[in-house]
Amino acid sequence: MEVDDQNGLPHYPMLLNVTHIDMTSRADDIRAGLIDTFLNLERVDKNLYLARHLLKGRNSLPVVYGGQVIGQALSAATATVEVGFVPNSLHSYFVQSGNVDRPILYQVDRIRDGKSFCTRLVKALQDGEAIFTVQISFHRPEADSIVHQLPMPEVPAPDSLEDLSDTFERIKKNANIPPAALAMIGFKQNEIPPAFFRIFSFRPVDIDSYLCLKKEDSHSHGHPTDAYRSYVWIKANENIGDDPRLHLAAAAYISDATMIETALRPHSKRGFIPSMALTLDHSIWMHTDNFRVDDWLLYENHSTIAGGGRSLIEGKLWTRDGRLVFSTTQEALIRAHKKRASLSPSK
Ligand SMILES: CCCCCCCCCCCCCCCC(=O)SCCNC(=O)CCNC(=O)[C@H](O)C(C)(C)COP(=O)(O)OP(=O)(O)OC[C@H]1O[C@@H](n2cnc3c(N)ncnc32)[C@H](O)[C@@H]1OP(=O)(O)O
Repeated sequence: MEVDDQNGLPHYPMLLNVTHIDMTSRADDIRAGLIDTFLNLERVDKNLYLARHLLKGRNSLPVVYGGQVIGQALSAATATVEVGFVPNSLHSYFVQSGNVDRPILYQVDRIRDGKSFCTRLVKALQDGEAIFTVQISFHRPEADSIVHQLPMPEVPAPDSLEDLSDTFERIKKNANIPPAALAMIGFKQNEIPPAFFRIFSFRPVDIDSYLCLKKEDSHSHGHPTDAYRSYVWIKANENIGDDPRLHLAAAAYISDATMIETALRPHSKRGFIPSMALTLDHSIWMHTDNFRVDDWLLYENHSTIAGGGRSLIEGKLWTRDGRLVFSTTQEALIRAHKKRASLSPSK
């Protein structure tokens, strides 16, 4: 077998074809689409897994959505640990944009197998180049020692809220939409991977604020909706089965969806539309695998700082009955359009 000098990896020329999951034709089988994407990675060699099934990325660029790479890398790493180990945390870097038209090869390094914990390092490659690295820790569930948890924020239940996809359609027909809100809706629709709305329902708790339809954030739901915080209910639109690995991968997938916009939203109200908005790194602490993505989950995001082209966002993923299942942190690159050089000659 021919070997690539730089990566020490065998060449697999037959692996170059990629299949887009056409969620339109599989709309009746979301579960199969998610299984193909996350659990049916092809094992091409010991420690090497290939993903040919990529959910299509955002409309504006053929860039792979970050959450997809996180979910697939998690599945590849899980395939190399003993049954009984459950992921407890991951820490990742997005080093280069992925191309949705190319397959992704996941190379797993078995850093250590302990009795209670295992550690894996996964490198995602396209055309022999790293696009992503992640270190993942697995833990064999053990008995409680100390026990505590923050209470879940009090927000309106998902049943009382409108789906974001319905809101988009309703609002576009309204002639009185402020220009900043229209620009933001256009931006979001370009950014949102088309498969999202077929697979998941998104119900923002404060839709007016979410879509920049009013100037100030309200305090109307009995919780302080401070400007840099957002709450979105998320749920897969169909039963996806009982395999906890699929629920973990799908939750990791959606955990990257709302963080950047939480940092952007207060600035969007003043008309800011970024020229670049990309996830740089993403960390997840999985407190349990005992939850379902096909039941409502509340994703709470809070951007604590932005400056110098970067912003930090924290997240908490709650079950409807108030259990904290994921804590997340992300740094994002958010750049402004470059100012055009003045056409008038300098004095
Ligand atoms: C509530 C319900 C919600 C429901 C629905 C949610 C919806 C909401 C959407 C969902 C989805 C969103 C959220 C996904 C967020 C990801 O998942 S993003 C995808 C994952 N992340 C990535 O792919 C990032 C990968 N990393 C990279 O691409 C590279 O490491 C970086 C960050 C670009 C840095 O690389 P570098 O080589 O150091 O490059 P750098 O010098 O920064 O230059 C890069 C380019 O930027 C250009 N550039 C520089 N400054 C600027 C500027 N101001 N403006 C423009 N371009 C510039 C440069 O010219 C250069 O261009 P080229 O010369 O390459 O053509």
